[in-house]
Amino acid sequence: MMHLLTASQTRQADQYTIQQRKISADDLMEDAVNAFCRTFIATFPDKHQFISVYCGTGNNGGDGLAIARLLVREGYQQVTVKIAPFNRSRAEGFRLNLGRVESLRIPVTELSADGFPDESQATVLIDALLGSGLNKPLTGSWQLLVRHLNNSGRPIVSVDIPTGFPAEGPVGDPEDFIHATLVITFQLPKINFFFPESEKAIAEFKVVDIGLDPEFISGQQSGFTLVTDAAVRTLLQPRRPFSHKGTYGHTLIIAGKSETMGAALLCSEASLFTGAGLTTAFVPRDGLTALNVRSPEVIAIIRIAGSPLPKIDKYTAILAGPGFGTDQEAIAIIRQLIDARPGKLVLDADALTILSKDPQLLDKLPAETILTPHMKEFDRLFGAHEHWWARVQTARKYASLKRLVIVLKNRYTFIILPDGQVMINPTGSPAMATGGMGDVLAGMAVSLLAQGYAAGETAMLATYIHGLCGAQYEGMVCPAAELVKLIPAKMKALIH
Ligand SMILES: NC(=O)C1=CN([C@@H]2O[C@H](COP(=O)(O)OP(=O)(O)OC[C@H]3O[C@@H](n4cnc5c(N)ncnc54)[C@H](OP(=O)(O)O)[C@@H]3O)[C@@H](O)[C@H]2O)[C@@H](O)CC1
Ligand SMILES: Nc1ncnc2c1ncn2[C@@H]1O[C@H](COP(=O)(O)OP(=O)(O)O)[C@@H](O)[C@H]1O
Ligand SMILES: [K+]
Repeated sequence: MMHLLTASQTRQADQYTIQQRKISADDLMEDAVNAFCRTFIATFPDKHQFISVYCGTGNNGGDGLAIARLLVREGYQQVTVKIAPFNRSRAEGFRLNLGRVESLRIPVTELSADGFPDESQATVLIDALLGSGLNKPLTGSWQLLVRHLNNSGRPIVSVDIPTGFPAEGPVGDPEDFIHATLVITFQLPKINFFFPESEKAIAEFKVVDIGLDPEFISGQQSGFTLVTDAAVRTLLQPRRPFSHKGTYGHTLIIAGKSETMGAALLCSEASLFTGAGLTTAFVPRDGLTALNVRSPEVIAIIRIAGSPLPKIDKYTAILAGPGFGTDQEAIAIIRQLIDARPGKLVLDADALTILSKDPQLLDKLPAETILTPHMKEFDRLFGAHEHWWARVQTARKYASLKRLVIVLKNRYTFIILPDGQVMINPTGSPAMATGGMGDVLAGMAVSLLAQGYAAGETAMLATYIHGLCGAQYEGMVCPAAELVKLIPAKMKALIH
């Protein structure tokens, strides 16, 4: 897992590395800007393009000045520097690098809020105004400058973080941060890069290694980690040679209505393709033919009006909700299910809506139940939220209070564990923004639970593999039923 750091933990990591490696802050900055320039040059190789470097007077501005110097040394012929003198303080890294830029006779202009330069001739702007030192929303001249640069229509490459965009915490008005075409960020992505509010700030980000101490970083607890391929590979187990279907658990899927039988088909199929030994679906009578034709491997239990919940003892893990409806019959079955206290449970879609109307049911959920809400389902359960930071904090609070695993689905899905820690899943693709995708995820989750993975591990594996399958369709559209077919091969690739 990759431990993500807050801005203040990053500063501590900088200090620790400086002491540990017996280098100066200037050396570390030089390593950082060298790493930045390698990526920048690979992306913008034309040495004749007009590059305008906007620098603040802190260390982010120091980086900008050093970048201008390195680019000139690399043969870039049209580099100019603009300095925003709106803060009184001048960081050491800024002062040192300003002297070096001046001695190379790189053109430097000091900005005034009375009028900012026309950048219509610039090929690319480099944003080194403010970095992780941001400690309040932008106002005054800063605000005007950021709006001017955003309105220039030129590509903007931000150093470390777009100016005005906080590394963590609530994100303010999109007018008040740089809208970067590319962010080249130091050492680790910042926590807020994974929040939906980053969409305006960051079209793309690349992370460059600047040599911060890895042991120090992994000893930090920001509450947020990023799921890595290595962590998934360590966790995912191959099928054993002497195993049989009983080894891999039996899932019960409580899903589907006449009109939404497809949801039951998708999650049953996902359970099969993810490797559950047996899959049983509790479905309406008029869905039986579809189930038998589509997935002959799945055992059916027919649900008619007034049917009680099947005896749950023989099932290793249970999923309820996809396409299930929220009528009285559905409510009665969800109540029976929760009262029966199943050991391993996934609740999705309509089951979540039923829970949101009956807070007592929410209180009765067995520990380690996995809930898989998208944003609207989450807010129905736990109240409306103005921004994602608050939403994730609420998820942390409820996951700890009720010992739940909450899978808050999005471009980057947040997996909130019963200890309040947040794992962020990096895989996925807009190809997955189609109906039925969540049903597949829920089916994958119940399958992995039945195979013996713990609830948190299940959430991590299911979201990661689901996203890997979707990423295969990058640039296209992926119908949910097609994604299911990719699951076995993606699992194989992670195991071997
Ligand atoms: N540490 C290292 O060794 C390395 C650091 N590196 C680089 O340093 C960057 C962090 O630099 P930094 O800490 O100097 O802060 P920076 O972002 O330049 O801001 C300057 C000052 O602006 C101020 N300020 C805050 N909010 C404001 C607002 N809304 N409106 C106006 N002003 C505002 C605030 O000052 P204050 O308000 O406290 O007076 C703040 O101190 C980091 O992103 C990376 O690029 C790399 O080189 C690797 C090595
Ligand atoms: N743009 C995207 N990038 C990455 N993943 C996505 C994207 N859009 C959707 N997904 C994934 O697809 C799934 C959609 O789930 P959900 O909204 O519940 O769908 P449905 O209700 O149609 O089954 C989630 O796992 C989500 O993470
Ligand atoms: K910046």
